[in-house]
Amino acid sequence: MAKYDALVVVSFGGPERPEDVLPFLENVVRGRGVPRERLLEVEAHYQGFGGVSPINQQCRDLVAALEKVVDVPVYWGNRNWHPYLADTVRQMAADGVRTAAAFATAATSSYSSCRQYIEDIARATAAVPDAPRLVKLPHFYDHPGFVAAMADHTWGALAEAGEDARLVFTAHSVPLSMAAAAGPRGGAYEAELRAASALVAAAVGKDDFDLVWQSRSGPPQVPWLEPDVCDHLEELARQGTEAVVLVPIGFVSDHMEVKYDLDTEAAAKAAELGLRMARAGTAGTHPRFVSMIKELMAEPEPAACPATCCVIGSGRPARTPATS
Ligand SMILES: CC1=C(CCC(=O)O)c2cc3nc(cc4[nH]c(cc5[nH]c(cc1n2)c(C)c5CCC(=O)O)c(CCC(=O)O)c4C)C(CCC(=O)O)=C3C
Ligand SMILES: [Fe+2]
Repeated sequence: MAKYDALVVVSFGGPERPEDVLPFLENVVRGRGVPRERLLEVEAHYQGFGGVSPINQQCRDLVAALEKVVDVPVYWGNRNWHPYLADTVRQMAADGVRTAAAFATAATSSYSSCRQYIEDIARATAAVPDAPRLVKLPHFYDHPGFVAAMADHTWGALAEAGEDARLVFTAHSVPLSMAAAAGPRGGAYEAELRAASALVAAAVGKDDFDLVWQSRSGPPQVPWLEPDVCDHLEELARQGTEAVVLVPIGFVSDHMEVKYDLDTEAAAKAAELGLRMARAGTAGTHPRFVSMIKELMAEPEPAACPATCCVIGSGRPARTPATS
């Protein structure tokens, strides 16, 4: 059994004041070729919520829930906004932490959801003298705890939209070059999300479901995973579907990509199309999700990812985008 003397939640981060929104967004897209117009559009989404991203409070809630079940101190640090991971690691060093489990709030392989967190951890520990060793816990897209939490919330949404509602799983779109890179267990982003979706669908007694994409960013000439959730709702309406349940399988809390892109944008699209729609909650602080983290800490220490996994460009040639 692995021995950790602390747990640290490593997350994306988000602004909590209107004046922090643009600097946060600039951190997110630094060097990634996202057009300025896209950035300003996304800034407006955040300002529409008072300049406050829900993600930080959700991390605080997760930390509080974890403190009740694990028997070591629980810390929290982010990639893109305060509290930055390097500051957290500095505090951990000052507190005498030597080896900590690092739980990144993303379930799958891909540069954004895995490799970039590995880089965050490496950078933060390199920046701090006598930094503790951080051991990143494994991906959990198919873990029974994650699946049970998502299935529970999917039941809730089916009760709202009607048992006959079509299950539409969503995840963050990524460039095809990013989607192609294989993760530590050989699978890639889309395959892992499809596996997770199938497990959740089976848990609620459905064998048919869709997996579509949301929150596309980047320059228009670069191909990303398609179809977009709003286009897919149009297609479903055209085919006569009356009700849908959206299940944000690619996220672990109801943060801005969920609150805006699904609850605001996709909900407006569904209303326009006359589709009955309910959105399933994310894992958040569901007790099975929280206990999953404790279970992952009790497993033997996971091997570090090979240097090539989840690296953009390391995968097979990207498939051509679906045309519809
Ligand atoms: C796979 C994936 C996840 C899931 C895994 C994980 O959770 O890590 C995720 C999560 C999130 N993405 C988030 C926010 C943003 N993502 C952006 C941009 C991008 N995301 C990408 C991918 C992902 N993103 C990519 C390939 C880009 C293009 C730039 C680049 O190549 O890196 C941008 C820039 C503006 C824009 O949207 O264009 C923002 C603001 C928030 C915080 C929400 C909040 O504040 O509540 C969260 C949790
Ligand atoms: Fe993102």
